[in-house]
Amino acid sequence: MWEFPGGKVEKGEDLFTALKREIDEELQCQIETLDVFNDHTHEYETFIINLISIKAKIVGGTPLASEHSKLIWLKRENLNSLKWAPADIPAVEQLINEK
Ligand SMILES: Nc1nc2c([nH]c(=O)n2[C@H]2C[C@H](O)[C@@H](COP(=O)(O)OP(=O)(O)OP(=O)(O)O)O2)c(=O)[nH]1
Repeated sequence: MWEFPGGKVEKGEDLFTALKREIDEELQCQIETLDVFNDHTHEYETFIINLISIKAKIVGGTPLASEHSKLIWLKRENLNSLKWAPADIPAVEQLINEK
């Protein structure tokens, strides 16, 4: 199952600060955040997630899989070739369809 890099927003953070921190922690690189492109709430059996998806660009370093088993870059037309976490499907569809 594949997910976008990210994580939970902590107290006192805004969305963009949280994403920069998570990317720094998980991928050991630095990003500039762009726009929110999808906002979707998904009910899993045991919890509900509000997945807010943000575009970003790398401004320092190279992504390193320190906490994930694998990282891949995909062209948007190939995003459908992966099995995504259910909460991510609207964001994936949005990326595939917007260009
Ligand atoms: N990061 C991320 N989490 C996702 C996605 N889709 C999805 O269902 N999730 C779920 C998995 C986790 O239950 C939750 C996010 O947890 P996380 O482990 O990434 O967050 P975190 O780094 O703040 O974790 P922690 O400190 O609580 O361990 O959301 C996604 O695309 N990215």
